[in-house]
Amino acid sequence: MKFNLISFILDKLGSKRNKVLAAVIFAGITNGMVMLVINDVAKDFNEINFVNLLFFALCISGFMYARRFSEYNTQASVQSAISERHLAIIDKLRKSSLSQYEKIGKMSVISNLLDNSQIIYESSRILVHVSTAGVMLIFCFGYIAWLSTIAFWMCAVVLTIGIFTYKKAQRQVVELYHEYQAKDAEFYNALNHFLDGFKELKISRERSNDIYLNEFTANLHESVALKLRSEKKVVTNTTFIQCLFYVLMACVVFLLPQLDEAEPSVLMSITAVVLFMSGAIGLLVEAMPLVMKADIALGNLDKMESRINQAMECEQLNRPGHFNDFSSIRLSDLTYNYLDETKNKMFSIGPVDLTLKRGEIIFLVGGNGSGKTTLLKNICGLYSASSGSIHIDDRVLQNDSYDDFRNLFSIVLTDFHLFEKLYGLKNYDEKSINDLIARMKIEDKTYFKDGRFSNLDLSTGQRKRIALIVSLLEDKPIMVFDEVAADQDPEFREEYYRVILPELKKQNKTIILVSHDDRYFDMADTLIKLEYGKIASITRQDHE
Ligand SMILES: Nc1ncnc2c1ncn2[C@@H]1O[C@H](COP(=O)(O)OP(=O)(O)OP(=O)(O)O)[C@@H](O)[C@H]1O
Repeated sequence: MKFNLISFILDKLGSKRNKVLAAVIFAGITNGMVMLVINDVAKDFNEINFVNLLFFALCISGFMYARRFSEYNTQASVQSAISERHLAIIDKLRKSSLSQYEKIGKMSVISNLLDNSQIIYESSRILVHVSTAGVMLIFCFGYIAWLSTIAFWMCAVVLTIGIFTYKKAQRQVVELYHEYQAKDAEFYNALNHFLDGFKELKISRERSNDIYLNEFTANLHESVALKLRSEKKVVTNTTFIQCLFYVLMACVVFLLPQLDEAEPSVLMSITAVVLFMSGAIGLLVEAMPLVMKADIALGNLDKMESRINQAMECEQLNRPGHFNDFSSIRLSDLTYNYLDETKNKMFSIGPVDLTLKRGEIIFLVGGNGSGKTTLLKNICGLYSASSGSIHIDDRVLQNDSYDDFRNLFSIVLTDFHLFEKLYGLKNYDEKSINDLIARMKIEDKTYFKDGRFSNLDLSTGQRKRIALIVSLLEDKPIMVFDEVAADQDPEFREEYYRVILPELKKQNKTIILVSHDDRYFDMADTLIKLEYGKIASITRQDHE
């Protein structure tokens, strides 16, 4: 087992590390000294020893202060480290490529960030207690060694056996815990489908029963069985340690008097010390599984972060100001492959050779699955090409300028998302947004006030109109619309194809859209037909 948690906490404590370590050691020693005082007082109960009383009070106060200091500072450092790590992961994620993000998956990010962080936070507090108890135990061993060498060796032998056996058994627990976590990931996956497909489940009792019985119930039974097996091992381990401790007690009480010729009062003191140690040993035994889980949680976070790092490597950031405008964008021999886990091609587009000019309307048409959306994602730099190149005027798009290139576009894809606020937009006035809402004929459904739309619980077609408004507000040189007219009534389709698109063209926008509305194909300056991922035809239509 790697002690990830300990090194994580020591690292995060930063400049406070030495003070916190000193406080933990101080708390452990003062805790042990309390036992010394009690032992001394136990020699004579007849009169109050005020020196001992004062010493006792000092030890307790010192212990409380040091423990509070170490616990608070550790918690504060770990909490802020976890928050920073969350921010760092989110920051890296937003800089990752879309294709890699799609592979990592939403639920994996959510479960990693929430579950693992909670375990780490909880365990860090326990670890401070455990460390204090550990110091106290060392102090007690020192005291036992001072009282009787034989007693010390007894403790050392019993403890060594305990540690080795415990560590060996713990390895099996870790393996089981990993299996349990894999099952848990399956559960999260099913939960993702359950939440996203709530309507589909609600409408079909068979589907709902199937997922409930064969995914959730079966999955949970298996994961509970794994957890119970791992808990059983943990309980066996902890019981073993407790037993070992009683063996030590038996050795001290029965064997030590036969081997050591020390005074009965000394033997009594040793017995008292061993009894005093039992609380700390109990704490250690209870805390070890939690610390193990925190070690695994930190490993999980590291794994996810390194996957995100790899995703970032595919996407080198960021040289702002590279592309502000363009006259033409040319795709040259561009291909893109969807690969499965074993790097086999699942679907490919290209090679594509295509020139898109400033101020033209381009229609991408073709059957379902012909690759229109995939080509769109390549055109606007959401996917980076598997081979070939994109030329912006006479410059070739390089890896480090994708971020800048994407900034030329505003997009409404079929799986678009509406944000509650107009993030990234500053200079807008509410009246012009409400005018656009009226123009889209949804003024009786929503309005824009105080930086947000009053209502986004709208029909699919209405939500698309809001997405279109946001896209217009972004005012980018290239606008990408993936089947925006689908789900719209004939009146709005007419407005979209015959009025809005020509207006945008007049503003010198380049519009690239996917359409199945052949009634309006005449509106395209360039009509590109895709078949099986390849361009089947390019038709230029003159509108002069
Ligand atoms: N993330 C993905 N991983 C693997 N294959 C994918 C992925 N997304 C799409 N595909 C596959 O790529 C092919 C093209 O999909 P795409 O969405 O580009 O087609 P489309 O022409 O836009 O279809 P539609 O008109 O139905 O929207 C499909 O066969 C699809 O199964």
